[in-house]
Formats: sequence, C-alpha cells, structure tokens
Amino acid sequence: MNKAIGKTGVVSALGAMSGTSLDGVDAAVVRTDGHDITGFGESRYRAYSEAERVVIAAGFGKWSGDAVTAAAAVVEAAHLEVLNGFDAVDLIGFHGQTLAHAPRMQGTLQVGDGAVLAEALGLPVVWDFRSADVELGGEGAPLAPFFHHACARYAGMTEPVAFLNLGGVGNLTWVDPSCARPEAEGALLAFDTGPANAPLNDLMQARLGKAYDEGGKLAARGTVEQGALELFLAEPFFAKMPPKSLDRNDFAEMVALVGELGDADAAATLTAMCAAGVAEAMQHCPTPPARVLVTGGGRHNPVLMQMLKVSLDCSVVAVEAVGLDGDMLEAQAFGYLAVRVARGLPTSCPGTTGVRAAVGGGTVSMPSVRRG
Ligand SMILES: Nc1ncnc2c1ncn2[C@@H]1O[C@H](COP(=O)(O)OP(=O)(O)OP(=O)(O)O)[C@@H](O)[C@H]1O
Ligand SMILES: CC(=O)N[C@H]1[C@@H]2OC[C@@H](O2)[C@@H](O)[C@@H]1O[C@H](C)C(=O)O
Repeated sequence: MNKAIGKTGVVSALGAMSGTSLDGVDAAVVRTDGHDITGFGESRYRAYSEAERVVIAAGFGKWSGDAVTAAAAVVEAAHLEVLNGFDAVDLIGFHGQTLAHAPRMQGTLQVGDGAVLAEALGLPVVWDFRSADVELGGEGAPLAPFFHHACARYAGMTEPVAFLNLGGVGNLTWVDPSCARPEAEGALLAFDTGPANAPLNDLMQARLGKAYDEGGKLAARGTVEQGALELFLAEPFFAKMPPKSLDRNDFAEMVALVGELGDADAAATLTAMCAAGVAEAMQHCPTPPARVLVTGGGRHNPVLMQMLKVSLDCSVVAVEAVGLDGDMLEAQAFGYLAVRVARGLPTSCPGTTGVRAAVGGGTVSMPSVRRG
C-alpha cells in the first residue's frame, strides 16, 4: 500500500496512454477508490508530430539500443507537456509506449521512465503495468478489462456485455457485471482480437501519405477481396484459444496481402479484416452479450462499424451510448489501475491475461518533493 494514497477513500487519478496507433497521448482523470468509479474529470489529447511519430516508430520491435532510447525521450517529453497543469490530482497512471511485445519470449517493453515523470511533475507515478503479469506467465495484455468491469457497474449494467477497443490492435472484454469483483471466476474474459487500425494506417501512410482513412471514405469506395480475407483468417492466431495478445506489427504483412489491389479495394479489405477478427473473437464469449460497446478510434470509422453490425449477432454501439468517453477510456483505465496498484489490488487475472493467479503489476515512483 502506498502511503501517499492511503488505503481507502476516493482519489483523483490522472491516467495517460500512448497507444499502438501512434496518434498521440491521451490523458484523463478518473475518480475512484480502486473498486468503484465515482466520476470522470478533465481530459486532454496531445498529438504526436510527424517527426515524433517517425522517431517512435523506429523503435517498434526493438528491445534496446539507440532507437529505443530516442523513442523513450520523445514519449517522456510529450507526456510531460500534456500532464502538466491538471488540477487536484492525487497520482498518475503512466502506461508509456509499447515498443515490443513478445510475452513468451523477450517479454514486453513500454518506454518512458515513470520515475522521471514523478520527479518532474511532483506526483506519485505508477508505471510498468505489464511486466509482473508476464513474469507470472500472463500475456501482459489486455489490462483495461478490470476497468471495463468497473465501467459496466458504473453504467448500471447487470447483464453480460462486451467492450471492444479498436485502436491499432483490437481487444475484446466480455464482462459479467453481476460479479462484484473483477478477479472472481467467471467475471471477465478478455483477449486481443487481431489487428484493428494499424495495417490500414500503414497502408494509408505508405500509399497516400495520410495517417488514417478518415471516416472510412477510401474503404467505402472499395470492394473487399475475399481471397485475401480468407488468407488472413487462416492465420494461426485465430485458431488459438484465449488468452492471447498481439504486438502492433504482428500482422504488418497484411498490407502485403493487399499489395496488388487498388487503394480503395485494399482499404476496404483491411477494414474487413479487422471486423472479421472481431467476429471470430465473439465465438469465445462465455455467453452472447446483449451488446458490444465499441471504444477507441475505430468507432469513428462508419465503414468499420457497419461491417461489425453486419457480422455480429448482437447490437453494436459506441460506448457513448452508456455515457462513457470512447476517446479517453484507455487513459482513464490506467488512472483506475494506478489506484489499484497503489492500494495493492490485482490488475489482471487468469480470465484477462492467462496469468496463473490474480496479480497487481506496476511500479510506484514517488517524487522527492510533492506538488500541491
Ligand atoms: N474519424 C476517423 N475515421 C476513421 N478512423 C479513425 C478516425 N479517428 C480515429 N480513427 C482511427 O483510430 C486510430 C486511433 O485509435 P486509438 O486512439 O483508439 O488508438 P490507440 O489508443 O493508439 O491504439 P491501441 O488501443 O491499440 O493502443 C487512428 O489511428 C485511426 O486509425
Ligand atoms: C502490449 C500492449 O501494449 N498491448 C495493447 C495493444 O493495444 C490494444 C491491445 O494491444 C491491448 O492488448 C493493449 O492495450 C490495451 C490498452 C490494454 O492493455 O487493455
């Protein structure tokens, strides 16, 4: 237990996330006692510049060396910029930027030093959320599911529901909100669904110099190439039972699968691959959820949302339908998890990462001089 946060009572946690799509840093405040959410606060977004994106992307897939050091410096500087100036915050949950993720081999690497941020911001910083889970045999991801459980209860749900995050990579959380504790057996099943926006973003960058297919406009003009889609679904990842997680670039070769296609058909096919991965994933849900609540940038893509509506046997809506903010959910998640770490509560369990037993990851770094 961390003295600065105490054992009980509601605190304001500022979470920060730099996701695999590399668009920028999200930062948002959540109020919680580590179990229940009592409210949400201010949020901010700080986009990466093209130059920053290039430096971070050069570190993808690397575990050490100059490219990793340079990426870490960019990540830290961008976070310092966005995290400065939030009012009345008790602690920070800093996810950092995943550069490489191979849980059964080298491990998992999120860059950005939480101790540096703690010193500069004058606040306790919780960071390195994934390593402990990996060390205990877990996938180290996804970690948002404990937060999704709290969100479902905050939104007053009682029936099983699924959260679908569509960032660079997709991940699905099936939640039974009637279970009071997220680590209880049967409360959660979570895993990565496959690539979401990352291959499409890569195609847009390589062919058109654009960061993403805004509004799905390019995909809307194309036709899905069924042969490429079948090859995609034949990937061993889809036959694997959960738990399972992905590195951002595990499916980078999908862009080559659509290499012969025109721009619009290639975009339509990569968009369909994301939806098809989710449809495969739904088969693993312990019971069919009444609805899928979509979060992350992919919910802004109407072509992708339409494909999901056609291929899933339940209602598919953006998380805003239950009063949540789909652009900030991951940042809020790491604020929430930070409070759990500081209070010695678990942040993952066998149903979310395949870890042997419920475990709380994370390092707490205290500043030598506390702000405020
Ligand atoms: N208006 C839009 N139209 C189409 N796609 C969009 C739109 N807005 C965002 N996106 C997609 O969503 C992506 C950003 O999603 P998000 O911020 O959820 O990703 P992330 O948090 O970086 O990823 P991850 O969840 O994998 O860590 C963009 O890169 C883009 O592909
Ligand atoms: C290793 C890593 O950073 N994984 C991310 C990534 O982005 C989406 C998906 O793959 C998910 O597993 C995870 O992020 C979310 C926030 C999570 O841990 O729940």
